Amino acid sequence: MPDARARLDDAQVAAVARYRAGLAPRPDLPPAEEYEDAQGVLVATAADGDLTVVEVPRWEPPSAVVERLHDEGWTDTVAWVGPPPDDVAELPQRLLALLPAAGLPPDSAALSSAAAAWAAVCEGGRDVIVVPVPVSPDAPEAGPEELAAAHGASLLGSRPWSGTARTGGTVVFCTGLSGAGKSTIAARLVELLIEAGRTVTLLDGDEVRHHLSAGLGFSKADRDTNVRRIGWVAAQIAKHGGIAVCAPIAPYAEVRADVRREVEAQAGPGSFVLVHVATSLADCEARDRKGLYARARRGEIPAFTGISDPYETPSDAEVTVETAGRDVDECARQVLAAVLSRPGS
Ligand SMILES: Nc1ncnc2c1ncn2[C@@H]1O[C@H](COP(=O)(O)OS(=O)(=O)O)[C@@H](OP(=O)(O)O)[C@H]1O
Ligand SMILES: Nc1ncnc2c1ncn2[C@@H]1O[C@H](COP(=O)(O)OP(=O)(O)O)[C@@H](O)[C@H]1O
Repeated sequence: MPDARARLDDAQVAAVARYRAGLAPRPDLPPAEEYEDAQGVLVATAADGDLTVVEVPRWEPPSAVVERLHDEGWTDTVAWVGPPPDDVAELPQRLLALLPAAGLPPDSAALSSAAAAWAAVCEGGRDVIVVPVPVSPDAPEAGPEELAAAHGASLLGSRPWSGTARTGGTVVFCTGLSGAGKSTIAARLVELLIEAGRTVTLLDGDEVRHHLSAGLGFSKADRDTNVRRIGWVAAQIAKHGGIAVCAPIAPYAEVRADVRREVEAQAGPGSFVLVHVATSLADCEARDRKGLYARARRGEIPAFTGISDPYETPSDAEVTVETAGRDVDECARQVLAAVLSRPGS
């Protein structure tokens, strides 16, 4: 028996919207009788092999766009696909701008910067209607001609677009064992970044657990939730051009990779900097500033990272910081140099 109701992710919802627009064949969806989007809105129903589209809230149907243009008195509409060309002088007075946005979150920084570029074109006295359309910017499922035709317009031109833009924001994600020096290096790094005139938010492991992740423990599931929450908040900060410095243990490679993906989706390629604070277990244990290792060795703290719980050493760190025999300032400056030297930072 198929599930009565299945939840579609953004990519699947975009595929349904393409199907409704006549831009793509019926998408392959998991077997179900009803499909909803991430907000629980009924998007489509399936019966006897037929898919009936009910409503796709995010994506305005081309027929509605055509109606809107008609109501506004537009005739012989011309369309441009993608962000505006460098030379806008040749653009007509009225223009429909279609922005391929499947796979981009509705508040994507890349999308808003493309829309802002079109708004600047309007300031020159032009009338431009911008419509996000459900095809992927980097590998469009339908060509510009087809998109324009679906919206009742003829194609004037198009500009290829990856749909990712560096917002200037960065997530510096420090990972390492308890006592490795993550908090200490992160705190000094924040001071140095502020001196360099940057806006910084510190999401320290210990502090996050008192607020954002209050109530979570140290099972794998709870650690994963904690780290994903930190990553989500950090991605929102970077999306708007800020720097987020994070310092959880983050012991699992898969979750760190998910956070990297989330951040780069929001703030553009290269916006995630993984810093492995690579102090050895022996050195962390010798420091044992909070007495936790001694307690863990006595069996008083179950599932303690490095002792009775795993730490997966990163193989994808942008920066590896050795702390043995080095002072904090030197380590923080090593990270600072790596962050500020990244293109687009
Ligand atoms: N079982 C166990 N394992 C590891 N650490 C433990 C544990 N129980 C409590 N603590 C204290 O919690 C701090 C680590 O929390 P994090 O949020 O950074 O961990 S994680 O990323 O969710 O794995 C860690 O702080 P730091 O020393 O600053 O890393 C410890 O003080
Ligand atoms: N080069 C270094 N970088 C960071 N911390 C260092 C360094 N050398 C010694 N330490 C000491 O190691 C300890 C690290 O603790 P902390 O920053 O709380 O670690 P974590 O946040 O990784 O648990 C501090 O007492 C700090 O003074």
